[in-house]
Amino acid sequence: MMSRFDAAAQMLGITEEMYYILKVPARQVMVGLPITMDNGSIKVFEGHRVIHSTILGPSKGGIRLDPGVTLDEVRALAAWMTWKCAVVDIPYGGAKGGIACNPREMSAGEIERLIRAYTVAMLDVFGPDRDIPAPDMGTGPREMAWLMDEYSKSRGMTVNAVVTGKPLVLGGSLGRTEATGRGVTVAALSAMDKLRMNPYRSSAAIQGFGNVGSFAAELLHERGVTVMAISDVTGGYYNNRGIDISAALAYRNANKGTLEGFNGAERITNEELLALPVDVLVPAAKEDVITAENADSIQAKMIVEGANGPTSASADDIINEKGIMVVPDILANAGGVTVSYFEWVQNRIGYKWTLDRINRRADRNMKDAFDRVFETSQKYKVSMRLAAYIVAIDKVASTYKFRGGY
Ligand SMILES: NC(=O)C1=CN([C@@H]2O[C@H](COP(=O)(O)OP(=O)(O)OC[C@H]3O[C@@H](n4cnc5c(N)ncnc54)[C@H](O)[C@@H]3O)[C@@H](O)[C@H]2O)C=CC1
Ligand SMILES: O=C(O)CCC(=O)C(=O)O
Repeated sequence: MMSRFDAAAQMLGITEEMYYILKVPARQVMVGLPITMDNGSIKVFEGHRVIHSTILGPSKGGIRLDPGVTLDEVRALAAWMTWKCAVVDIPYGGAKGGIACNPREMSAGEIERLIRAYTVAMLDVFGPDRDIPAPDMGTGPREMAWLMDEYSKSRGMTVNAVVTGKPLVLGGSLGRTEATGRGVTVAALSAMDKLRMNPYRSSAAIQGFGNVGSFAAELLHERGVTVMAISDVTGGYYNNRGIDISAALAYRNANKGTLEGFNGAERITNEELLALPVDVLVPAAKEDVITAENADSIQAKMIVEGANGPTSASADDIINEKGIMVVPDILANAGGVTVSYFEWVQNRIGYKWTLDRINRRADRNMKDAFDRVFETSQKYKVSMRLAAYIVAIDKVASTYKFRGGY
């Protein structure tokens, strides 16, 4: 995060003072969460919430449950949220939360106790006008419902705008579940248009078949792209005639959320998936999967980053030299936070928008952001990634200048 931020800050010529204002997170909270496990033992989990910035509005960002969660990771993800919200022009700052745990090895009851304990520990952090969490890796509507319930109990009233990505009956928004994958699809189609690629004659490989990857696969397939490979934590599945995405979704849903044992495709590794001869590569699982070690093997014409930080900074130069167009994470996966914003707006006005209205607005917002970043990349003669940082840093820095007071 920092090396891309440094390069963009230098191009924009921001002052040293502004550089440090934008670099240092506004607040970081670490909590220890003792939880009674189903077998009666007590286990202590480490949770984090980092508020990177609130200059554009309340901070916004998901909560991740993953064994690899560290404070450093959450700090980078929080800063990315600041830049992401600025790129797509929504009135939020950036934050992220995480708890180091393995949800795949925990019961629903254990996860519920963990989410409730985390919410109680963060009562003075969260708030509909302060800091608004949402789902990320390992969390979804179920966890957001527990969070909303625990927060509401502490306030003595229902406060549904404290969190987004909720189930529909609790004030969730139509379209939020699929919003990130949908935004990835809009970003991919916009980039294909610039490269004069016909979706009906293009192929894709998608790493990760969770919330982001599976909806991206479904929607790209619907738009005519042949999805030749998908994968999850259990490995990759490749079929050069195209994966039957509906069958893969049905299989995953009936198989505890994984693709293990899915047939109709040849087994490959996640590493092999990245090097397939496809037109579009969508890393939509985790960070740092494309590195200086494997970047040279990538054959795709474009990379559309569904995950946050899937490409390590060390790979940027190699990818740029190969002429691969990268639609960076802070742009490509911003469809999720955009519809989260719409959910928050609906909660605050006490009204429900139709799916058609949400999708039209979200698609237009993503397309406008894509065009803004593309024009900036042409103007500064830089990659789409650097251009996205330039757009974001420029917006946040100029807001600071107008507000002053430091
Ligand atoms: N859910 C959302 O709305 C948003 C998510 N993101 C980012 O997208 C990425 C994926 O998030 P979600 O789809 O929500 O998570 P998820 O938990 O729904 O799905 C993650 C997927 O990645 C797979 N996976 C995990 N470890 C893997 C590995 N080592 N190799 C290959 N696949 C692996 C899992 O099996 C699963 O299919 C994360 O980087 C997240 O921060 C970004 C913006 C919004
Ligand atoms: O929907 C949101 O508020 C945030 C989603 C998120 O964590 C992300 O975009 O990385």
